[in-house]
Amino acid sequence: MGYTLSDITFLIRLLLDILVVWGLIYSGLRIVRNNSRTIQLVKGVLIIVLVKALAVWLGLNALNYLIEMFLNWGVVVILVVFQPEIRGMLEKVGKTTAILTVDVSVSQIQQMINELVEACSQMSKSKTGALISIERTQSLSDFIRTGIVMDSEVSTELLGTIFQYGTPMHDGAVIIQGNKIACAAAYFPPTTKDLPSKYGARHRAAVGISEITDSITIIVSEETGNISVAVNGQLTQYPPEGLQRYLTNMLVQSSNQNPSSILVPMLNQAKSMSKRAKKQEEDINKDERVKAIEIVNLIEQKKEGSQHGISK
Ligand SMILES: Nc1ncnc2c1ncn2[C@@H]1O[C@H](COP(=O)(O)OP(=O)(O)OP(=O)(O)O)[C@@H](O)[C@H]1O
Repeated sequence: MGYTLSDITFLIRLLLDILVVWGLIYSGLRIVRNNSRTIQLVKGVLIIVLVKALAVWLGLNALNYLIEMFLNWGVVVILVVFQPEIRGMLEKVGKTTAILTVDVSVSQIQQMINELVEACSQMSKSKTGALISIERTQSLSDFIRTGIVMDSEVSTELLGTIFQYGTPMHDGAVIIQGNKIACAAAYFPPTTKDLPSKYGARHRAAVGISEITDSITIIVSEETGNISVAVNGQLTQYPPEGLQRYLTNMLVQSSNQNPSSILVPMLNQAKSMSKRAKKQEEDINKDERVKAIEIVNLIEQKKEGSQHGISK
């Protein structure tokens, strides 16, 4: 019983179809899960669909007509309101194998990390508040435009000067692209999650930007001097050595593993999305030198009140 060429072609097409759809659903769910705005949107859509089904079932024609009108215009409203999320999603396609949007050498990234960690360590000791976001595969250009545009190599002294209390640029966030400070005093859309009361506007802004982009955002608390990192809507507190290791794992090692390519087929896209996220997580968990002091599980926080998980 042999298979013909058309059977094999059909099978390949079927597999490809399933993979692509799976990739789309997977990335859609990740975006929804990591962003409180999209969670609200999905809840809203589900309620409307439910009401529409009820209206059809009960024969409420006027209500049904109204919902249909709302759904038609709703698409336009969603496109406008969720423009940053949609843009981020589209930018992700074809860019997942590159770890940074900017072309910089490994030694330049390592040097940037050293300067950045030293700056955070000094600001932590002096309790100088800071908010620093590192661009990865998704562009932060929209946020750079909200701040004071710069183009200076990352240095401990420059970061210390920017965040010095009372200086004109200390308010807002610094954005790093490659090994350069692209801007200071940038504004990030704050998260709408219920963070514990000890976290204020700076931490809200950090979690907010991490929900809509794949950036790594470092916060130095003015109140406690603690250093935290916001990634994927999650806050983790690190000592300076842990931060150094974490950034090296995320930016240097990943860029060695994933040489950038110009054309990324859809198949790679689907494969790399799950593998890369898992691998990075595993690498970091395996690495004893990355010792997070505290992982703040913000989703559970919302459900269970003011508890948070401690990682050892
Ligand atoms: N949306 C935002 N985008 C960028 N920066 C912001 C934003 N909101 C607040 N900030 C920065 O955070 C500072 C205020 O931080 P606030 O004390 O409220 O936060 P916090 O999370 O409690 O941090 P800390 O532990 O340092 O006190 C502002 O002066 C400003 O520099």
